[in-house]
Amino acid sequence: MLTPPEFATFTDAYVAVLRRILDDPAYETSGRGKDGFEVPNISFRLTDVTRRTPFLAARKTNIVFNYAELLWYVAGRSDVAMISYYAPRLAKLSIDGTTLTGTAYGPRLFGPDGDDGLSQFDRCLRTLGEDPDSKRAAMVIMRPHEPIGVDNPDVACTLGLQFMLRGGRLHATGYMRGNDALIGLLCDTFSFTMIQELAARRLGVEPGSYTHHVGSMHINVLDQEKVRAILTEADTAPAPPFAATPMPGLSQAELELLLDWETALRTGRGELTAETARELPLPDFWRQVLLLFDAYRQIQAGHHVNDDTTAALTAAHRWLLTHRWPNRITASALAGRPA
Ligand SMILES: O=c1ccn([C@H]2C[C@H](O)[C@@H](COP(=O)(O)O)O2)c(=O)[nH]1
Repeated sequence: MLTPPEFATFTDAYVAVLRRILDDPAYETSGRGKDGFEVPNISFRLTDVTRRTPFLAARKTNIVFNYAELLWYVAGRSDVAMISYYAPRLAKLSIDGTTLTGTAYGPRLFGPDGDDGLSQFDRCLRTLGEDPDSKRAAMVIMRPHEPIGVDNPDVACTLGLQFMLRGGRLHATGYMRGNDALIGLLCDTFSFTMIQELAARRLGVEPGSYTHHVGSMHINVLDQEKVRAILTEADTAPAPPFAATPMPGLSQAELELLLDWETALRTGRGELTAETARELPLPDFWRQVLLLFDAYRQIQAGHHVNDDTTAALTAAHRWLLTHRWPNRITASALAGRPA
C-alpha cells in the first residue's frame, strides 16, 4: 500500500499510533538525554478533520491550550507570556525568556515574509485562487539555517504544511521531522487541521482530508504508563459520541476581538459572563473558546468554574474540562446545554 492508512477520527489514528509504538517500537533512543521508543516514518490520513479532539479520559486533553496555541499561531505571535500561561512547560524552551523560536510557527506561517508583504499562508491562498490545481501551496516552517545543535532547546519540529485543492475540497498535509506521539501529535494535528479549515473557509470550499507524515514518531519512556492507560481505555470504554462542530471561519476583526479578550482574561483585566459572551459579535464557535478561556481563568485563580459558565459550554467542552480539572467543575452545572 503506497498511501497512508485512513482513520475516521483523530482518536482512532492517535490510539493506533500509540499502540504501534508501545507494542512494537523499532528503536530505543536517548536523543538530548531523553529515553524514548521510536518508530520512524509513520503516516496516516484523517478523513474528517472536524473530528480532531480525542475524548479519552486518560489523556486529559487540554482543549484550552489547543485553542490558545491555535490563536497564538494565527496571530503570528512568538511571546512566551501568552503561551506559557496555558502550558508553563513551554517557558523552559525559550532562550531569552520572552520569545520562542522553533515552537512559534505563527510568525513563519502568518507573518509577512517576502517582498509582496504577504504571509506564506496568504500567498498559498492567492496561488490556489489563481491556479486551483497548484502543487505549490506549501508553507515551510523549519528553516535551513535554524541552529540544530544540542544547545538550542527549541528547534521547529514541523518541516512544512501543504494545501491541495482537489475534488472541490481543501486537503492538507503536515510534514514533521519529529513528533512526540503522546503530547505533540495531538496539539499539532489540532492546530494544523484548524489552519486547514481556516484556509478552506477563506477559499469558500469544504475541508478535505488531512495527511500527517512524521520522520521520527516517538514516546518518552517516562510516558509509557500514561500511554498504556490510554490504550486500556480505548479497548474497554467507547468514546462519548459528541458531534463535531465545523469552524465557521475567522475574520481579522474577530481574531482581534478574541485576542483582546484573551489578554484581558489572562492578565486579570476582565471577566466574561455567559451573558456578556452572548452579546459579543462572534460566531458561537468562537464564543465557546472565550468561555473556555474564562473557565481557565477561574481555575488558575484557584476557584471552581461558576455554574453559569459551565452551563453555557457545549457538552463536549464540559466533558473535556471535567476530565482535565475534575475538582473544578460543579456536578450540578453538568446538566447544561447539549452539544
Ligand atoms: O510541535 C511540536 C514541537 C515539539 N514536539 C516534540 C518532538 C520532540 O519530542 C521534542 C523536540 O525535541 P527535538 O526533536 O528538537 O530534540 O518536542 C512535537 O511533537 N511537536
